[in-house]
Amino acid sequence: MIDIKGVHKSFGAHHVLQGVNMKIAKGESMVIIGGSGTGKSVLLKCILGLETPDAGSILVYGQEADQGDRDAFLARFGMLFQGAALFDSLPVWQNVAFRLLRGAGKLSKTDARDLAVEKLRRVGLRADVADKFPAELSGGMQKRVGLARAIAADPEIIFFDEPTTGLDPIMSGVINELIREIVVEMGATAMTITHDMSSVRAIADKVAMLHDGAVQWSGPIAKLETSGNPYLDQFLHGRAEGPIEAVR
Ligand SMILES: Nc1ncnc2c1ncn2[C@@H]1O[C@H](COP(=O)(O)OP(=O)(O)OP(=O)(O)O)[C@@H](O)[C@H]1O
Repeated sequence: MIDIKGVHKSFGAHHVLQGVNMKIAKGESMVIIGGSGTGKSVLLKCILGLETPDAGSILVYGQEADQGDRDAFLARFGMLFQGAALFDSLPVWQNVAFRLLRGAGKLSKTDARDLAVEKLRRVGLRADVADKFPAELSGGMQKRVGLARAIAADPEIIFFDEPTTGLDPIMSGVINELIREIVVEMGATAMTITHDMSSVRAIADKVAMLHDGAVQWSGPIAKLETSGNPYLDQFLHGRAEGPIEAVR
């Protein structure tokens, strides 16, 4: 379980997180929504221990996020970054197997390549994609490769940062469904940041809305439309009027 309690984080006079509380159960898919600049990425970095909160605590399966063996801690996570973030100079299979080719438990090249091909197949890509370079692939295929990389080491926890950015609605739907299927199949705990409401509906078990440095609403996906929460309603319906200022 990921347990976030009273997390504060400021940059100078800019108080980005001002008491964030959130619990994500094992195997649950939590989607975090909120306007630009509300601190979603900062929260994610705090969970990964890449930023240290000024106050509060974050426990990942009982372990403090910014303490202990960093490599072992990070090995538990898979990440799909915005824009897939592939290494242009490496063929697809080496992108997928990036972590498996390094570190203490590294695999042989042959085993790593076999595993990469298997993961590529899982995300709907044929084996011949393995030897191509990222620049030769469409945006949707690059996302699939990013997803294959995120699941390559069978992580317990997967983060999806804006998984559908830059994709057309149909490809977004395909990627959302794939994410959902894979998360369920792996029994992984998932945390997704997105502005895309179709992702929220496809991926989430639970939703948390971040605004003014805190979680303004959180609940199961089934309650999204009937929450009666003015922040959530304004966000869902894209209204300029409401408690969220349109100029930020
Ligand atoms: N290292 C940093 N130094 C100073 N300010 C920072 C730093 N990291 C983030 N911020 C500020 O914190 C605020 C929240 O940023 P963050 O990237 O978490 O927003 P976000 O909710 O993920 O936005 P978006 O949806 O646009 O990606 C922003 O105003 C940003 O400028």
